[in-house]
Amino acid sequence: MSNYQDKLNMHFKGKVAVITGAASGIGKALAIKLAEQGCNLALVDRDIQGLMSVQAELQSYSITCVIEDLDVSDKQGFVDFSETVIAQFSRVDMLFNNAGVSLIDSVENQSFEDFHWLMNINFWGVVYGSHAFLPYLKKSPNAHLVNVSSLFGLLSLPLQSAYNSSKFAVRGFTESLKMEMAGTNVSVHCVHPGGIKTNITNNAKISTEHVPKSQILSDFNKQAKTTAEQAADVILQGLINNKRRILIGNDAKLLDRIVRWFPATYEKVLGFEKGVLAKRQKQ
Ligand SMILES: NC(=O)c1ccc[n+]([C@@H]2O[C@H](COP(=O)([O-])OP(=O)(O)OC[C@H]3O[C@@H](n4cnc5c(N)ncnc54)[C@H](O)[C@@H]3O)[C@@H](O)[C@H]2O)c1
Repeated sequence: MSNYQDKLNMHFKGKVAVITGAASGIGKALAIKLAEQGCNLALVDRDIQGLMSVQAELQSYSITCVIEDLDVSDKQGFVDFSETVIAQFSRVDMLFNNAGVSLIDSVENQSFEDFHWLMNINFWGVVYGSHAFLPYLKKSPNAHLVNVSSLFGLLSLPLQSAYNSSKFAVRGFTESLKMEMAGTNVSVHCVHPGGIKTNITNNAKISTEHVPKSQILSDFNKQAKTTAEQAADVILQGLINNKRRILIGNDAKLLDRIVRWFPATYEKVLGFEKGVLAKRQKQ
């Protein structure tokens, strides 16, 4: 076994991890990687069919895996679920607040209903999960609380105002919590994936007002270079190496630098200075 494999195994074997949004994409890949290391799992999604198929895939591992049909925007549901997890495992060592959705629309066009829907899942879901599980994480000798923000928690793009707002909010919440937990047994990590090949854009609410859905999907498929499995590897490596800010993919690393070099003018560097909607109106 390689040194890295030894480290992975030592870090995760026999632990208990809660993962939200585990029926697909990054959450599912995390579940499989952790099961490979002998980590017990409590998986959450609102897609119960998808969760059941992940649970079936994990049957060959010598671990316990429980699943729960939970919408992360349900505050009381999260509290009840934390009690279920404790009743089942008597401990929790890791929480991955990973569930998320996407909405692509302009500020002027998008409804408040859609904006609230997205914030309730992407932001409040992270807050509710953190609150419900923190008391138990504090009892683990070596706990990790992992919140998935985005590259879009570092920079904004047009037609992403709701998603940007939610992911900047997750980053703000997580960085503050990280400082509150400093010196305790709970390590807090903020994850910023770049484009990852998952179902996120397929499942997105996309307004066809400005850009055809087919173009958005084909742009995403061209730009998303990292697989969900690679993303899960980077996250777990980040936990082992105690990285509090985990960037995934060369796109996230490069754009993070561009934003830090040109904080006030990065839209020029990225070619958005003339306004996407104004340009389209002229076409
Ligand atoms: N794929 C990317 O390019 C990318 C980039 C940056 C950040 N992210 C973030 O990564 C996280 C995982 O997304 P993914 O790319 O794996 O997408 P995905 O669509 O493959 O997986 C997201 C999962 O979350 C679940 N989910 C959605 N709403 C839920 C709710 N209300 N309650 C419970 N579960 C719910 C979905 O059913 C799905 O299984 C998200 O927070 C997303 O914003 C993704």
